[in-house]
Amino acid sequence: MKSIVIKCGGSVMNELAPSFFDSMKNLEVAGYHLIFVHGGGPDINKMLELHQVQSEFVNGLRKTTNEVMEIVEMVLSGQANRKLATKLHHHGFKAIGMNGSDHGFLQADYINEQELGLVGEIKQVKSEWLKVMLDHQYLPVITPIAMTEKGVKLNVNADVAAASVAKAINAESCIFVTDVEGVLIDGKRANELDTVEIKQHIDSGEISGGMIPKVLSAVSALEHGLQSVMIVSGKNEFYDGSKWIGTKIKKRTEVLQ
Ligand SMILES: Nc1ncnc2c1ncn2[C@@H]1O[C@H](COP(=O)(O)OP(=O)(O)O)[C@@H](O)[C@H]1O
Ligand SMILES: CC(=O)N[C@@H](CCC(=O)OP(=O)(O)O)C(=O)O
Repeated sequence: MKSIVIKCGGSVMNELAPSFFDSMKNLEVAGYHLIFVHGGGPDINKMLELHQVQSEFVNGLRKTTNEVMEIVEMVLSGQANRKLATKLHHHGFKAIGMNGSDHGFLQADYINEQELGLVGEIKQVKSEWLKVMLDHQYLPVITPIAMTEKGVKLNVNADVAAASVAKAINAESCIFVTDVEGVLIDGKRANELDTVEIKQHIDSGEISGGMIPKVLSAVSALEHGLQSVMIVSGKNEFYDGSKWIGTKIKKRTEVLQ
């Protein structure tokens, strides 16, 4: 089964273009099963502000107290997942929303409870559910909330969750959909970057903020056997049936002298 995991960032979820959905149809025509993992960072920020709850980011991850977690879950499961599943349905996809925490589908451990609170890294994905859905041509739309062995719900960065799902189901590719046309270097889209160049651009500060978890998740997915990873815009077409538009992240193969 050829499958692709598509991570849709909160930055662009509310402004996905019709040509974005056409690209998804092109992927289905090319024989791919699609799985969505979504974010919702900007909407979480707005809701936290509305409720006057403070939160801060540590290395790109939201420090998550119990109070913050209630709002994270309300926004991700209650709004973002619903909005995206409905939008996909309107565009003709058989989208089914799923919470990562349901039946321990995404199993996680704390990254550092002291420093980050209820923030997880995924240890295991119960992928048999996904396979059943994909066999019946459904399109799963997954919320990045995971559960510990003891049943505690944890907030997971959506880029990291998407890469974990892609690795677990041996997807061919993982596509990060965001609000820019790819990774910008000197203000212009790089069509290709390898894993070594990625690390250099992070060190130089050219790649920063929300792009860091994306490219690091891309590198990790490639190191775990994915064939390709793309970073594309949700505001445009990203696949016309033969050619991709965005930044392709690839493994460095040759040894530098
Ligand atoms: N080199 C870069 N190229 C493109 N975007 C970058 C780069 N460095 C930092 N960014 C920032 O990363 C953002 C995308 O990450 P983020 O806001 O977390 O989006 P999402 O919600 O889609 O995950 C871009 O809008 C941009 O501001
Ligand atoms: C731990 C952590 O940082 N979780 C993220 C989950 C949502 C997310 O990743 O959304 P985007 O993809 O839109 O950034 C958060 O609370 O914002």
